[in-house]
Amino acid sequence: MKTLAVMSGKGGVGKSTIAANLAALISKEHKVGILDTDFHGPTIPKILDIEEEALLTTPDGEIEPVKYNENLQAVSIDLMQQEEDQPTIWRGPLKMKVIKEFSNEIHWDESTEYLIIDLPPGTGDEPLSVAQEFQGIDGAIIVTTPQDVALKSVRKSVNFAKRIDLEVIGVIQNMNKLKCPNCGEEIKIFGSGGGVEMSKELDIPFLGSLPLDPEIMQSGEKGKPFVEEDTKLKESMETIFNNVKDILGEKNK
Ligand SMILES: Nc1ncnc2c1ncn2[C@@H]1O[C@H](COP(=O)(O)OP(=O)(O)OP(=O)(O)O)[C@@H](O)[C@H]1O
Repeated sequence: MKTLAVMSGKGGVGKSTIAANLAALISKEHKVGILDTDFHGPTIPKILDIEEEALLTTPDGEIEPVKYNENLQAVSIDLMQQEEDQPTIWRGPLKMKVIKEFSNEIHWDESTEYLIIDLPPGTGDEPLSVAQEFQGIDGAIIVTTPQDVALKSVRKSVNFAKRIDLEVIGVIQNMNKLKCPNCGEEIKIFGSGGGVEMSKELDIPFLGSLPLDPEIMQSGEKGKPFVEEDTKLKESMETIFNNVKDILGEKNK
């Protein structure tokens, strides 16, 4: 099983949206699991429209993931039975316990080929614990937007990954441009090229980009991944996944 951690140096850059859509895309051809470890903003169940489901326990006491489709299984803090709309108010030790459980006690389908872990944003205790607890992560995918602040936080993420010996597979630039719905002009709201330049500067592969697109936001709201509905956006995710596969292939040579 190839395990990929999706991370970002700051919140709100589209990390969970990309993790969920990557998993949904992969599920068209492979068995895949997605693990949402974002304790305070678990959004994967909403993006996949499985919010009403709950995690069950197998007779052996393992966590039984929730199915999005035949090939995609999901586990999230949000699927642990809690009262709706209640914030997760857990202190560090309890979070550590759950992270440990997630790393050892999930009953993923035996033929699962990919595991996508949506890490909490930032470079603090939580992403650190997840990264350390999960042995054998094949690499990290860093999501950023072209803003300076976001790029600064990517540099931090790259250094964070290096410190804990987590290989960086590459960077995805999200919200790189907006197409005007009236005239079709492409507007680079957050500046241009930042992700590409930064990947050169930091010597990490550039995996691809996604536009700032109301379709993407709406797909998250209605719980239908955009790779199921929008051909162009699906192609962008395919480019990203092909680049990831190439890099993983190179690594294994
Ligand atoms: N390319 C995009 N175009 C339009 N909206 C987007 C795009 N990417 C993400 N969004 C929207 O931005 C919001 C934040 O996205 P998301 O929850 O994926 O970010 P995140 O980085 O995982 O945040 P956090 O880690 O802080 O929870 C969501 O409403 C999502 O639908």
